[in-house]
Amino acid sequence: MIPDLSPSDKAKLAAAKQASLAIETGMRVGLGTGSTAAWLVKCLAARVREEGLAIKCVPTSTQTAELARGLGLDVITLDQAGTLDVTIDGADEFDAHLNLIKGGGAALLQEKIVATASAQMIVIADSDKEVATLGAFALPIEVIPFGLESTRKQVEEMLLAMEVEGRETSLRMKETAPLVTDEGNHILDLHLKRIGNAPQLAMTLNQIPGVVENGLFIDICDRVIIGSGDGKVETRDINAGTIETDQVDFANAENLFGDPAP
Ligand SMILES: O=C(CO)[C@H](O)[C@H](O)COP(=O)(O)O
Repeated sequence: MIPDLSPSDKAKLAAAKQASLAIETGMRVGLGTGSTAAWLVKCLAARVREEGLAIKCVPTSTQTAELARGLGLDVITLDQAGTLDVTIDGADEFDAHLNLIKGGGAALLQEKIVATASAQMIVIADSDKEVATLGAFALPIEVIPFGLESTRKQVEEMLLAMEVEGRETSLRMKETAPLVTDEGNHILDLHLKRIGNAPQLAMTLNQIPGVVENGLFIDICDRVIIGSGDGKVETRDINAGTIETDQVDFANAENLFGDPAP
């Protein structure tokens, strides 16, 4: 029994636990950021403690690094790891092609660097994250502080020519100041409603000099694991073209308790 857990947290835990079972001793694993990824970190830490799983982990944010270290995971840098066997991360949206919007937790830059340095990327999510067309979730882009307003203007001008429905932008704030990412940059959220051509938008945004990276993950994710509150999980593999279902056992989940959200 796992009391005091919302259906949404159970769904995240189910996806995270299923993903954690794909990890074997000797692997170098990229750890995503966010509330779903935090469950993954807890599941991996439990396997390390209970089964002696020996892995090296590369976190995608200060937040995840602190959580992973605190739970006893062996944390190394991406440069120490070189390449990774797999990265497991959450997402804000995914579509039928497993293209993603990420960056709701402002960690999109490290997340994309780590995911693209991995042989495989697995996204863990609940079914609310699935969309027919990307764009209802505001698309985050990481921009350097220098010339911020000029960059913003260039982004807005560029959006006029793109296949999107909305064109508003907002600077993400933390309390009363612009949010500062782990790399010392800011986040502009693009309220696009519907992105017609996500690959083209991703490429075009990155041509603006002040834009460091955008939250569209195109052709990066290999597999999505969708969790439900009752422990059911569905795994979709875009390369194999397979869909598998399974049931996660929440037994012994008590030792994962604590604050799941970073
Ligand atoms: O991209 C991210 C952080 O930058 C997260 O993976 C995304 O925001 C999903 O977070 P959560 O699992 O809390 O819903």
